[in-house]
Amino acid sequence: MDIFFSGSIRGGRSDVDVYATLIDILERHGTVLTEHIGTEGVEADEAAAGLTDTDIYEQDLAWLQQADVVVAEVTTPSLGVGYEIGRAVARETPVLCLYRPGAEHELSAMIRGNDAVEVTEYRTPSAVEPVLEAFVRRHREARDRR
Ligand SMILES: O=c1[nH]c(=O)n([C@H]2C[C@H](O)[C@@H](COP(=O)(O)O)O2)cc1CO
Repeated sequence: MDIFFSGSIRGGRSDVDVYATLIDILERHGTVLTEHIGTEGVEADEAAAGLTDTDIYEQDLAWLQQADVVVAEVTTPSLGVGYEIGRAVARETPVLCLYRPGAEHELSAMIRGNDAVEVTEYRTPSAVEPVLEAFVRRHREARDRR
């Protein structure tokens, strides 16, 4: 299963360690196309590789098209994450959003109020592993039946 992991970059990097742990967990259940989101120096790495914002946008859209499922960590609000979720919903790609309650920002109604998006509240990455595993397995089985 190809998994598009989505997490804040320019929206703020305070959850980067959480993203890295979630990506490690997801790698046990499929292929994460966007491992770079859990890397501390992602923007410096992209700049060193000579990537423009257009390159980044086009690469991300290509990965989104390839993805069987999207897992988005939405505790830190991010324009890019919201955009990726909207594009995934439009393509009917299954989306699971992970949100830690008690955060500075309440989760957007555009996410929590959207029936096409699953939202799971959690406290620690290890506590949410069974949810991630079940989400990927359910959609793998659905894909294999098609
Ligand atoms: O440098 C980047 N690389 C990259 O892959 N993205 C994508 C992946 C993330 O899921 C999302 C983050 O958006 P934002 O930067 O608006 O927080 O956008 C976003 C940026 C910067 O906007």
